[in-house]
Amino acid sequence: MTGLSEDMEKQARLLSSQLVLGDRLVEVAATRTVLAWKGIKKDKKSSEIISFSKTEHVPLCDIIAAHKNHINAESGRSQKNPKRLHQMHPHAFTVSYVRRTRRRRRWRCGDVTFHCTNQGLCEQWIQVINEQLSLFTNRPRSLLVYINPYGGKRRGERVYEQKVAPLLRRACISADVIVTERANHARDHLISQANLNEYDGVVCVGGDGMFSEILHGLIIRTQTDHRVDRDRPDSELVPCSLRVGIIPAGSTDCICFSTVGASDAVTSALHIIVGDSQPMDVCSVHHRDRFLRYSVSLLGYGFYGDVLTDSERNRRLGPARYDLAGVKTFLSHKHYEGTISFLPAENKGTPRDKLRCRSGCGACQHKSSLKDRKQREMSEKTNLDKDGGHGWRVIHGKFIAINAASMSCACPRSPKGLAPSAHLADGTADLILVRRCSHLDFFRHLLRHTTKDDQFDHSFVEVHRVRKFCFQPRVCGPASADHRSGDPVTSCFGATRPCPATGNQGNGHGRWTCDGEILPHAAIRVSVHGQLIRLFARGIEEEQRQQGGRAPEGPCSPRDLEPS
Ligand SMILES: CCCCCCCCCCCCC/C=C/[C@@H](O)[C@H](CO)NC(=O)CCCCCCCCCCCCCCC
Ligand SMILES: Nc1ncnc2c1ncn2[C@@H]1O[C@H](COP(=O)(O)OP(=O)(O)OP(=O)(O)O)[C@@H](O)[C@H]1O
Ligand SMILES: [Ca+2]
Repeated sequence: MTGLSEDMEKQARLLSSQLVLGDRLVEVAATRTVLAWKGIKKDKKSSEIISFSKTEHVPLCDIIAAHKNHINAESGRSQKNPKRLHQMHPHAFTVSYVRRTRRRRRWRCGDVTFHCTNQGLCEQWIQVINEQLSLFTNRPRSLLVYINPYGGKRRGERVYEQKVAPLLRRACISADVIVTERANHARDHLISQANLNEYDGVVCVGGDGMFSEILHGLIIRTQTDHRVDRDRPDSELVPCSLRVGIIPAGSTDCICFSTVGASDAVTSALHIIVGDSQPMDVCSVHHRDRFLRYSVSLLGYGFYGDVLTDSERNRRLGPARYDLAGVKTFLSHKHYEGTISFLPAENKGTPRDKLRCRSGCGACQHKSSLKDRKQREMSEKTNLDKDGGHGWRVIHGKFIAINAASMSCACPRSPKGLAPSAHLADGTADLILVRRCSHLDFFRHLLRHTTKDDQFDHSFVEVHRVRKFCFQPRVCGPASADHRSGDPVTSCFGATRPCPATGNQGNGHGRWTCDGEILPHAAIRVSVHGQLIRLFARGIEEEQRQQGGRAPEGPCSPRDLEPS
């Protein structure tokens, strides 16, 4: 034996044989975890087979599929493959695998083709590899795909057909595709029509707004199936069983970027194919005893609420609408008065610590059990703190922006995000309060979203890690009796007085944007539901660095035959 590698020698080989790769004779071996090969040749003097190159390998979990090649005797011959070698190895199979590129966290499909002496051996290789892949029960076999043809730059359908569908076919994953015909088509279909038992996952081709439709469809369907009352703010929500894949084709694509580390259709498709799973927190938003919406990215009052409201008027501008609205809103420099009450998350780190949420994040590993959650609620009720509010803290003030992010909200506009240390699945959100400040100071704060500087390091910014919060805009006239009582829950959701001028509470105040949708009420109550949904993603991977500071090309740099 030529000794492929020490590790491989320790594992039982499922199959090994001498094959041809390009112009080299290689010894190839498959175990339950890896496919490896090494160049070999015959020693002229002793006629023994000796190895002459380093072992290359692909972990089986990175393999997409193995397929037979249909070789035309003349044209199929590789130029590098000498005639004699080729004649002796006329059958071939190709192994497609995930290749990490040097461009930040982007994945591509790499192909490596082996030539065999006979058809039986070729088929045996294909069978062994595909049999092992079928043991990966985390991989989806059947998907329900929704495409928003109008998201972002209106490229959703093209992106799916050209970049995603061929990869799914190669991985033998079936897909039922629905191109949406109106807003909320996907949500309504998931709630009342889709036969979800037929699928292993749902794929959304579009932006954050489209993802929000899928999120609402799945959560509402799951709660209805389990008879959970969504209108009760304290209802324990049932996690959704189907995972969601996001093929980015929107304007911000913040959810894809924050969970995959790139905004790239091929990378997302490959995360779906290998069956990644990333749990994610979801915030439920209520007004009094009425459910409003769910949020996974940005709940923003004041600045971002105004940006979104203004940007909706210019939808036809595509992604540029946010920049235009951003500049206009910045120049208007408004602030809003209100009371924010929140329940701090204990022992969960802080929004300013340096612990970033990355693949396999320790802070997101622990999902609190029902017992833990009940105990916590009991202690919330018994522990009175200095604010006298059952563990709640109350802050009254004038704010330019109030932002709550249950994940970092990293996106190409702001690579570290609005809340750089927020975690995807720790059951908390980072609450960012930007108090009234000068135009220049607010500009400095915004600018730091695009640099490495700490955007929270300003006297007018404060941040808290929270499990729940509520907001009450300042109502017309003096503060209500409930407000003055200091009981945050009553003051947020009890008898707040309608504005006598408009008769309508919330009018004339700032607005909340909830993952890009404008909420109809300013007084809201928000709870974080830990790990309510799972994505086909693995969180942002730490950049692998080799000597010289470059990321490795692939699992093992095998010959890559597909252009990226
Ligand atoms: C000076 C440069 C400042 C750049 C500041 C960039 C901060 C970007 C933070 C982005 C956070 C995105 C969170 C994602 C939320 C999504 O669920 C939602 C739905 O798609 N998208 C937005 O809300 C879309 C939100 C898009 C917001 C764009 C805001 C642009 C602000 C521009 C301010 C310019 C000031 C210029 C002064 C001359
Ligand atoms: N066929 C359709 N016609 C009109 N609107 C649709 C259709 N399908 C989906 N939508 C709506 O389009 C809105 C925007 O879509 P999407 O999120 O895909 O793109 P975007 O707004 O450009 O990107 P982002 O949300 O990342 O900023 C969503 O809120 C969705 O409800
Ligand atoms: Ca979180």
